[in-house]
Amino acid sequence: MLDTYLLQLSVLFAIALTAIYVYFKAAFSYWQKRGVPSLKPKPPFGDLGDAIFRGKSVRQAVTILYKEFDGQKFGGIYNFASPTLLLRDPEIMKVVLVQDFDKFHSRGMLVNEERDPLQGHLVTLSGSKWKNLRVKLTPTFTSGKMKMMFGTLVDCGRELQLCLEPLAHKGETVEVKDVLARYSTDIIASCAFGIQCNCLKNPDADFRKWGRKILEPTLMRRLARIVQFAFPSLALRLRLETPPDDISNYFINMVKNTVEYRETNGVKRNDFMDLMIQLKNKTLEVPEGEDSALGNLDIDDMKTNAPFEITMNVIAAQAFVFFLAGFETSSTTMTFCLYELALNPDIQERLRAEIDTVLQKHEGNITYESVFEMKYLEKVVDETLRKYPPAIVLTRQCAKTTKLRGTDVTVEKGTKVLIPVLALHHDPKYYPDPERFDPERFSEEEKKKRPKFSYLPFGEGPRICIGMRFGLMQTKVGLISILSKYEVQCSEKTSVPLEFDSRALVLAPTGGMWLKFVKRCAK
Ligand code: HEM
Repeated sequence: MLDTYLLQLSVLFAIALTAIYVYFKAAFSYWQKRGVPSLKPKPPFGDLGDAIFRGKSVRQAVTILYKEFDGQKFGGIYNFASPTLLLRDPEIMKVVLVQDFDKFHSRGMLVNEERDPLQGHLVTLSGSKWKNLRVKLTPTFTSGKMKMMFGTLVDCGRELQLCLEPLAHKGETVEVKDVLARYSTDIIASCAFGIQCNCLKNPDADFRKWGRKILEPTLMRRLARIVQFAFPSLALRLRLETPPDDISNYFINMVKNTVEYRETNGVKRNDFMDLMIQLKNKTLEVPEGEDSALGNLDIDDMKTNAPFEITMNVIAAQAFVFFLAGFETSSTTMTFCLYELALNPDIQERLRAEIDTVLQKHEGNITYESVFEMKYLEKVVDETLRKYPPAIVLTRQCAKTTKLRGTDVTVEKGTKVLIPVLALHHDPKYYPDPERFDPERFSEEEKKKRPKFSYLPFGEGPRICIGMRFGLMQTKVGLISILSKYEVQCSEKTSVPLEFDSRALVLAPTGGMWLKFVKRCAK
């Protein structure tokens, strides 16, 4: 009796193993059948297993895989069993991001905005819902609006100088990433929500607490991101990417209170919230052709083509994503820039000399125009974003089966396409000696030598970062504020070389960034 039972069990086990083997063998032949170079995937993780077991994130895994396809224009990888196309050639990146955008307009993120209202924002949406919102939100970041918000940036820059003063005086080593996150949180809270949150003065202010909580790099978040990348439908069902209820309630209530207060008291501030209120009340008409990159865009997506109402929840979701996308990206850019300046005192000196000269011309004030006069600063920031792009991989999903221009490959609907920005920015083919921090790579002559799509810190095409100008401006004002008053130096606590935190959403140093500030003598 027992023998028969064991025999049956063994047969079942053998059948299950054979079925799994046959399934993965068939799945892993997908790219080979299409003539796309591939590697040696192993069940069940496909090509991601090695990196995941070595404690890397999915995005870091993609960076490693880029090197494996050296000499190829693209490679076919397996995200578990699911075929994913990894691009290496800037010309093909241009096809996906710009020329055939109508087939690659989605990031492949699944959300249920009815159930999780804060998730229905510009980063996650696709199709005509995304297009509709993007057209409406584009006027938030025009140069006219940027000029209006500039005063807030300068005020926050002054607070930043004051915040560093006692730390410099005591000669303390500072965890600079947190200080800079407080600076950019103050800016975004004021410009997007119209709220003075004073995080620089009070590190435990509400806004900063929530910012820390949402982006806290935990092991659970890392696992959630792996599931989200590999099995988006499962992640959606399990609500893995949904912000916890306390965060959702805080943001939704805050936006509701702000909107109601402004409407009741007739408050006008010419900021993001104002624009959203006008869109909600239909007192602002945004012509369809407002953004030339979007006006004629034909997205084949009838299902979501219904008129898109701007409700209180839609406002809250956009404010939430501006907050999320706005503070961490800019503060890590400033963080990495200060790190490189501490390691390269000659570059720091040259930059400071430029800042001093330009500010003198503007009577010691940081003005909107003065920032554009600082050409070396621009190169330093560009080089920082080359070496440390906060978003290390761009993702698109094919919405309609298409033959990829300039290749023989047909990309099927539903296939994910990855653009490994960090790896591209470190490819010696475009950036010789890529670990060297060299702002001169961004001189006009050097830029002309490279293909345009070999530099993608803000993405490209109609889905390029909507806050690019704003992010660059707050990064530059922060750096000018610091460098005009302080010298930045490494200390014994500074990690050289840096390690990157595999649990973080954007590129971030493990254990924070520890630097020393020395006050400059008054001239
Ligand atoms: C140095 C600062 C920043 C960097 C490096 C950065 C980078 C990026 C990147 C790489 C993307 C994806 C683009 C693509 O898929 O092609 C993106 C999208 C986005 N960013 Fe930024 N960003 C920065 C600052 C900001 C700021 C300040 C805001 C808002 C206030 C913002 C809001 C957004 C939004 C809403 C999207 C989604 C756009 C869409 O899908 O239409 N970002 N950003």
